[in-house]
Amino acid sequence: MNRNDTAARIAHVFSGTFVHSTPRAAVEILQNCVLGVDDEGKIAFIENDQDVVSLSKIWGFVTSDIKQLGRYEFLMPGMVDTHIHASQYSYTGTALDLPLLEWLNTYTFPVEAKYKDLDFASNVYTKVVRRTLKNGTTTACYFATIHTDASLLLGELADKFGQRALVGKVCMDCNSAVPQYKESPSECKEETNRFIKELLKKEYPNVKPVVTPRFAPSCSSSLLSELGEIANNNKLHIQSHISENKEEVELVKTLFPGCKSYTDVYLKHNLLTDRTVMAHGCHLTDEELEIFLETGSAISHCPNSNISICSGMLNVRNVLNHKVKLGLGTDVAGGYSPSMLDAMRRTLDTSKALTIQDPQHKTLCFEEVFRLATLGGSEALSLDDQIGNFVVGKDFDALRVNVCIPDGPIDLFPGEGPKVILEKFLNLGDDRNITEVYVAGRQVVPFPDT
Ligand SMILES: Nc1nc2[nH]cnc2c(=O)[nH]1
Ligand SMILES: [Zn+2]
Repeated sequence: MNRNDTAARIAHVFSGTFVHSTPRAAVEILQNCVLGVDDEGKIAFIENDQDVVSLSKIWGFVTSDIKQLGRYEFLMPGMVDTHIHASQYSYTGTALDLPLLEWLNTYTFPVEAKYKDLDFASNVYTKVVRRTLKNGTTTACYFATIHTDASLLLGELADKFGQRALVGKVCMDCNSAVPQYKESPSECKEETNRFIKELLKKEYPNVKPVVTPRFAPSCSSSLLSELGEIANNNKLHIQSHISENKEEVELVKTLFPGCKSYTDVYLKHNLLTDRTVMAHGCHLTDEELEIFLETGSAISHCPNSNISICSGMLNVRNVLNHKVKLGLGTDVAGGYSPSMLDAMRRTLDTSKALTIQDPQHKTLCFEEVFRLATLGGSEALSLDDQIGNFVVGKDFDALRVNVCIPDGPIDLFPGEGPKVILEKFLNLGDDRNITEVYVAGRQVVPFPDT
């Protein structure tokens, strides 16, 4: 409860129940607590509310400014979507009748080609940022398209609406099915460098570039090497896809015959670092998971997409047993829901399906899935020193949840305590229950214009 003289001033104080994860506890419920946020958006203190008077003197706030949470309200950390294609948002909820490689050629590439048109891009990107923020995604790791200017616009919109984001201009120099949707290798390198330079020049506090080779089948070996070098020279994040479906894994074997596995392709091109997040990984072997552990690379589990386009079922328990970092992703539009609440539910469904197949499988519980959507996501993006839970010094990325809103989706009954209330929210709640969203201390939902 110390405050040094140079400390920032207090911008918000909340009092009530706080729910978050720690490395030791999948769910920790802190009741009768007060949490202070300084004017730099960082958590200044989190203490028992009995100490509120002395806290107010130490930190110089007035107790009448405290935001008191109601009996059926709590604050939780913002959710981290570790894999979402902003550019596919326009057809979310449709086009789920083909397996991955045909799905890409038939639906995805023709739509992504449209982002040359900045008006089209502006409309879709505005909608996806607003929709995900409203649903509690405080951090999103986005794929855009091959178009640099539209990708920069996505960064601008995330900053404008106040979402924390990693934004990737997609890189691909191979596309025989839809040849108009690719770049030449030199264009790809030049445009990636321009994208990184221009996005960093904007100095958005919470929006950064991520180097984004689409996936091995879309990239030549020389492009993959080039991108590995760019990312490592600039200490940037890297994102891609890996071992999503079996046909793709076979294709990669034929395209990269000198590599031992799909993971080896990325390893050999210096794309596996402790700032790498690879989506899916349904068909990775234990040997490949060991490479993930050694390199510090993470997996984004995208269960809605894995089922919707019949890719496979990732055994999350096995990944966690291998101590590989793992977060959850919506993978819009392979996944049909932009909501991280859905990603949590689908994670539980897949885990239960694995238990049906093998009763020895240790099913995930809702507490573990809550951790994956918050702290796990922050670890997967190597942002856990900054976000993921309520720890003094971290940025205040948080959701105010009210499970008891009029005409809402949740009914409560006598005797239900905070753990049951959390479980009901995770299984039954929706954006109506997320009444306020904060990113780095700034209230971003409700939107200023509504
Ligand atoms: N789900 C999914 N997998 C991919 N693999 C390469 N590109 C994509 C994509 O856009 N979506
Ligand atoms: Zn994807």
